[in-house]
Amino acid sequence: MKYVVMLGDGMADRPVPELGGRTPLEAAVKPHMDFLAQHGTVGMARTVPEGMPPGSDTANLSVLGYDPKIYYSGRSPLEAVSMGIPLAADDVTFRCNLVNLSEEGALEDATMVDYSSDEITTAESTELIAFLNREFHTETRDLYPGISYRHCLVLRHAETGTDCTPPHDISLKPVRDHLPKGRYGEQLLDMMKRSYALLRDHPVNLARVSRGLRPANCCWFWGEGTRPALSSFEERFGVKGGVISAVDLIKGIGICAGLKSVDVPGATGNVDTNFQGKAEAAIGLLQNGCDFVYIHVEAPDECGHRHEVENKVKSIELIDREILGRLLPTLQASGEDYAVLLMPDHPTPLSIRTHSGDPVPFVLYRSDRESPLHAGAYTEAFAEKTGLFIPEGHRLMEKLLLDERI
Ligand SMILES: O=C(O)[C@@H](CO)OP(=O)(O)O
Repeated sequence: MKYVVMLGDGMADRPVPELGGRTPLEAAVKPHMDFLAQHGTVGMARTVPEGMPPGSDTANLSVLGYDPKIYYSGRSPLEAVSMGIPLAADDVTFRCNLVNLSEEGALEDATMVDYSSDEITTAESTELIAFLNREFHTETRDLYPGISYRHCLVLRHAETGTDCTPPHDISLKPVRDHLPKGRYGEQLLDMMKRSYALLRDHPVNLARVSRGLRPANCCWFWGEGTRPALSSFEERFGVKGGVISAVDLIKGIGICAGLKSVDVPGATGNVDTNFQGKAEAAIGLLQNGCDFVYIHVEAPDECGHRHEVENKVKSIELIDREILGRLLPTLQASGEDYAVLLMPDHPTPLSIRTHSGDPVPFVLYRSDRESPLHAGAYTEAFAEKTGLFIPEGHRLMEKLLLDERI
């Protein structure tokens, strides 16, 4: 038996006026997703436990079968693992975004224009992070470059207790009420203020402005955490597997769970990602010793944060055509039975431009049996209508891999 999780990050939504009151899942042409819904078990699952932050960290941990209430130790350390940063038990990490703030004079008066600085390239951001680290490095403090706008700050011999705000939660809002507070609030704010003064005239940013792109004029800390400890996925579920994702968060969760993480050339984390390459990488894993593959596509989430309605629909259609459209016929042709769990981690509604912790629609399809809880199509409304609700989303993995009854 082969097992696939097809995860469209932030894919679920609410009715969108620009789509005539439909959700992106309702508007998208997605015959393969609908086929799975018409023959599989369809329902709703809560992936973000009540009272926890609705992030891709908590939600993807759930989908992979790890109860966030037990295993969640913050977002940035999961990314740090993927970035190869060695972490000690008393290290505290933060995500460091290179963001674009409006240039108002004092940082407190600025607005969060773009949490991604127009998706700054990795080559540019690596140079900016190296520049900032020369300013900020101390015996107990270092910045490490990651991908595009996503980087990491490590504080050594430190403790948790700093309150920060994810920058994608405050798009187009004044930053004043969202600056770091608590244990290292002042230290982080001081670095942010210095970066705001230092970065605007950096040659990388001057070149970006001359190309009509937003400068990455400030660093922004959030996503505090400490070294994660996940139990082995293979020991829990008895299968070898891999994860395929563009982003360090999902790669890090996979690595911490003992899964293989495959890098796909051209995987960007956006609607221009290499969908076909992800399908081919998944097929490669399944044909070479893995029975389980977790395919993560970041694009619908990014489109939700940016309020890109058409691109959100398009990214769902591309997941359907380029990934499921290649994977399902290959699995079918292999003659071996297979199961597919299709779902988002959390909704990223276009109307609020950030995540919600609402339950998400899922399909659990098995090639060896029809389910009475099938639906007409894969949409939020059809999934609600079946009446099936899984209150603890991390239990879905047991239903997929251990064939527990729903
Ligand atoms: O990586 C990030 O900074 C965020 C925003 O893109 O990702 P996600 O919304 O999946 O948490």
